[in-house]
Amino acid sequence: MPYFPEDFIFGVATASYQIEGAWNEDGKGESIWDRFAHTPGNIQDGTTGDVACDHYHRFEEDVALLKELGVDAYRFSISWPRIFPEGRGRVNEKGLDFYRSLIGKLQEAGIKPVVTLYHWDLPQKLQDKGGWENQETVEAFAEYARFLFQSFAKEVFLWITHNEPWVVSFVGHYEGRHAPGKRDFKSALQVSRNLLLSHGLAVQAFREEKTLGSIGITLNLTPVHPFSDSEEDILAAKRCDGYFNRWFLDPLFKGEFPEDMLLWYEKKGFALPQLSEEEKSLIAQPIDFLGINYYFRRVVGKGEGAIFEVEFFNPPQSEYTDMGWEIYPEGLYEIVKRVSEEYQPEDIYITENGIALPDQPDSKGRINDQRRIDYLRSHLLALHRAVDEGCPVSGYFVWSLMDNFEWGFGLSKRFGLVYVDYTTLQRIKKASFYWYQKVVKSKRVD
Ligand SMILES: N=[N+]=NCCCCNC(=O)[C@@H]1[C@H]2[C@H](O)[C@@H](O)[C@H](O)[C@@H](CO)[C@@H]12
Repeated sequence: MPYFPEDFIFGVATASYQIEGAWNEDGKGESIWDRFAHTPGNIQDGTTGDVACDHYHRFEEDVALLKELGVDAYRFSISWPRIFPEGRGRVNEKGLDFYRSLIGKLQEAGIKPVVTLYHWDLPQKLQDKGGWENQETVEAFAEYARFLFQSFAKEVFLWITHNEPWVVSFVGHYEGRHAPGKRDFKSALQVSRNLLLSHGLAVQAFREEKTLGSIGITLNLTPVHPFSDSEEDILAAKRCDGYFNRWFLDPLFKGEFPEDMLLWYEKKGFALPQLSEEEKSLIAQPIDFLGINYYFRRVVGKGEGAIFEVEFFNPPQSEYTDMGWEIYPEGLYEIVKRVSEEYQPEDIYITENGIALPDQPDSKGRINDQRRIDYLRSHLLALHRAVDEGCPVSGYFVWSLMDNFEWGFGLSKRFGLVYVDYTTLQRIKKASFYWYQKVVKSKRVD
């Protein structure tokens, strides 16, 4: 029966724009996700994060749920425009008070706060001046980070600079499915460079401010398997591994963008993001942990795709989630092993892992999400194998505490251990809530 170490951290994760609501309350400034969701056609079900789970007004009830769940830690993000409505300069004290109250309630409940500085909700005022393509945003992020380190110098267990810079760069600036909805690969490359620089400046500020706790960054990492063992499919998989994984892992841990990807982009005619030696050292300065968000693997082969010349495959024998993602637990073991061996991070936290299901209450108002229990169990067993083989993993966070606003899909995708009825905002604990409660208490997966 696999037991996790006694000091292993079990938690759950959320993000500000996805749960808080109160999009324009108490002095909060507009974010790029407010603007994107208010723009018709961007959100599949036509909903917005204006109310979402109304966590801004219900956070005490939600902390009580966390306490009942018994988690060691709770990962949430701070909404930058709630603190600095214009992105920098004037502080919105009521916004700061909200997070002070939330962190205070977590401490009372004996739950470690884990704070993500940036989970995609950039102040719109900064986007109006170019957003992450603009050096000013890099500087503004460093100021925002330093202000939070000073405001919460002793209370936070883990600080995460960025959540999934790959998604911010390429889904937001190339695929266009996320805010700000750009479709320009050159912009995406420039954004990825600036996100990394802003990460480096934030880590530097964290060290200078002598903030307690640990600091790291969270990447969404996906094993990439070739569809066949043909040379061209293997090369296609290597290109995708570079695009999805090594593009951020290499600068953060090796101080360079991956050479094969730079050559590929140059061959495709894209201006390459430039880094001075000093900027490379800033980005690759030591961090205390790497956060990994794991959901699925990718299976690719040679294709005609514009930039990468790849084709994606969905193995027919696999099961898929409500997001259309393959259920592939071994991928969590694979990615932890690979990262541990190839990049030697100081420590690893699985900062997100979870499954979207079409959850609905039964005639008695219960939600028997057995498929979510099976998903979480299989992934925790895969993670346990990596831990057992000596990989430095110190914690695991389920995405998500509760159903919430799933970006371009709106409120239609449910990832929560807790169901949210969006008409009444009632929270209903699912079967997986009680299953995870036992895992957290026993540190054992059965
Ligand atoms: N091509 N493509 N890929 C799409 C992006 C990769 C997979 N999605 C994620 O990692 C996001 C992460 C996010 O932190 C959270 O805010 C989201 O709610 C979850 C669920 O979606 C996951």
